[in-house]
Amino acid sequence: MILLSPFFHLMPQKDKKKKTVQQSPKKLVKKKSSLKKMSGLAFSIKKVEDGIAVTRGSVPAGLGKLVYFLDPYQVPTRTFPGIVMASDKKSTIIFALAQNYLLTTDLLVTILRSFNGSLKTDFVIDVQISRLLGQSLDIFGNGNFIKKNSLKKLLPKPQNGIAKRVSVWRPLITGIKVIDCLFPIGLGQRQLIIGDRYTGKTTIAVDTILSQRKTKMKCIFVSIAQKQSAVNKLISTFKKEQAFHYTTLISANASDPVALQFLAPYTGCSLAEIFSTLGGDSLIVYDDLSKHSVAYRQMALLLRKSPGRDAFPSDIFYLHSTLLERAGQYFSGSLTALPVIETLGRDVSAFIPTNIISITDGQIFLDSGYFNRGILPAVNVSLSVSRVGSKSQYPCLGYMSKWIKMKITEFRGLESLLSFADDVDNLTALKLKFGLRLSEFLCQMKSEVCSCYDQLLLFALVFKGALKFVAANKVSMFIDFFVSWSNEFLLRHEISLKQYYVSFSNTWYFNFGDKKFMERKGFVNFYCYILNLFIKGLPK
Ligand SMILES: Nc1ncnc2c1ncn2[C@@H]1O[C@H](COP(=O)(O)OP(=O)(O)OP(=O)(O)O)[C@@H](O)[C@H]1O
Repeated sequence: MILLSPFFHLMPQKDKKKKTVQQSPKKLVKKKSSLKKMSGLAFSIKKVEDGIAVTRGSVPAGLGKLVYFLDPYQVPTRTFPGIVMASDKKSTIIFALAQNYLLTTDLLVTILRSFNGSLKTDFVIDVQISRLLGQSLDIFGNGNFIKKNSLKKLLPKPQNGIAKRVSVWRPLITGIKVIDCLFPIGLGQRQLIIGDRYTGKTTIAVDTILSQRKTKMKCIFVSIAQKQSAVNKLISTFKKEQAFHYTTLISANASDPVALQFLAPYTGCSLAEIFSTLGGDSLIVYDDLSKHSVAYRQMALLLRKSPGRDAFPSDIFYLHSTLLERAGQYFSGSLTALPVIETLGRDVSAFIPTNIISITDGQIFLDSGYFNRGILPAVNVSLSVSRVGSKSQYPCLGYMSKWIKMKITEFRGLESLLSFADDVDNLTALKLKFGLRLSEFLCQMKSEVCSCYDQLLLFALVFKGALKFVAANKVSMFIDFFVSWSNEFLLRHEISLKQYYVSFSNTWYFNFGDKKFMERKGFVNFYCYILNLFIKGLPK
């Protein structure tokens, strides 16, 4: 049986094993020739604990590199990978990238060699681009498809330098009114979605992906430490809403080893980089990075690394910044990142939330109080911000957004007076009345994404004061009615205007430097024309 094994020559013979242990690791690292020799040898395992293997002798692979575990007594031989997390002169500590029960002291640790003779120690994702979308993949890019002419991409990788980047200038339409108007996101931006448990964080990320249906955006959803049932639900939502053909789902579930959960965002980011370097736009959602930090903390504690604040290791900031810095607007394409963070008891000043807030270009804070009162999406207007997105917003929408933001912030401040509405002065009563309608107007159910065109019309309508004519409980009915009315109107009478709009939005990207472009072409006049027509028809 043993003789049949192709890895028999790797088995530790009694005298060879001693030799392995006695070799000086310094010499091994210095001399490439000796490295080659070592790669032909296997290292036995001294101790196995919690998915970690401690080898006898130092494995000549750097920190964070890939090694393989193999069972010499199994025919055909099966291997599974591991990640080197610590090393000294006498031993190397390796995390298994497989279920813990597969790891035993009978296994051997080896380094594989590629065809050109170099050592295969880097994490490489092996994917076929044409079959990449519409797949649910594991962290090595293994889905339910055959890999042929595959493309290899490194997982942890340095970020692109500043010379390759340009500033954010194109808008990403999320399809969510409150975000697109008040906290606009630009392509290449990193916008954090933060909030307590069960406040609609995933829903915002999923809706953003759904509203890319008519664009050429490639989307990647990285699900970290979620239940398999939640991942299945996501897949069925994407399929139902016809969004799976431009989406890839990378998942490392809660039942998977922590090392897999730790590597999942890197796989997602590498895939997104493939799309953006090919000249397209890609969007990546990390759901969620607080579970990623917990996985890394678990790994660090098992490695006896000295714990810092909240028991997280000191390099956790570095870990997230290197990941999120890979997003940006490049000459070739863009990579937009939407990391998700879960807070405890609305505490945004905890260690991980503050880290990610300082790395990203803005945050959307979801409030459990609003969620419980049925204000969906539960965006807290005063704690949310978008630092670079306004540069990419349509000037017309940007102009209206300042006014809407002022009105809604004012209303949130006065909201507590709603129960004494009869006792307040006239001005406050008016503000409360309008704020209540505006708050209703900004509410939106999940999967009901609103196109950029409809949003522009709706906001212009609010700006022109149309909400005065509508009761607060009829605002959603009014929105549905207006959207269908305006679309029908344009189709019936002014088809050329819609075509004009479409050609305008296509040429918009090429006129980004010209802020007056919109006004000069008479766009505001066009909205006013339609709105006047509509408002005239409303009851007084
Ligand atoms: N705008 C919305 N309209 C209708 N339902 C919504 C909306 N936003 C969220 N929900 C509902 O709220 C629930 C929680 O949403 P979601 O799973 O997105 O929250 P989460 O913060 O990601 O949760 P978790 O912390 O468990 O990951 C879901 O049942 C979802 O359907």
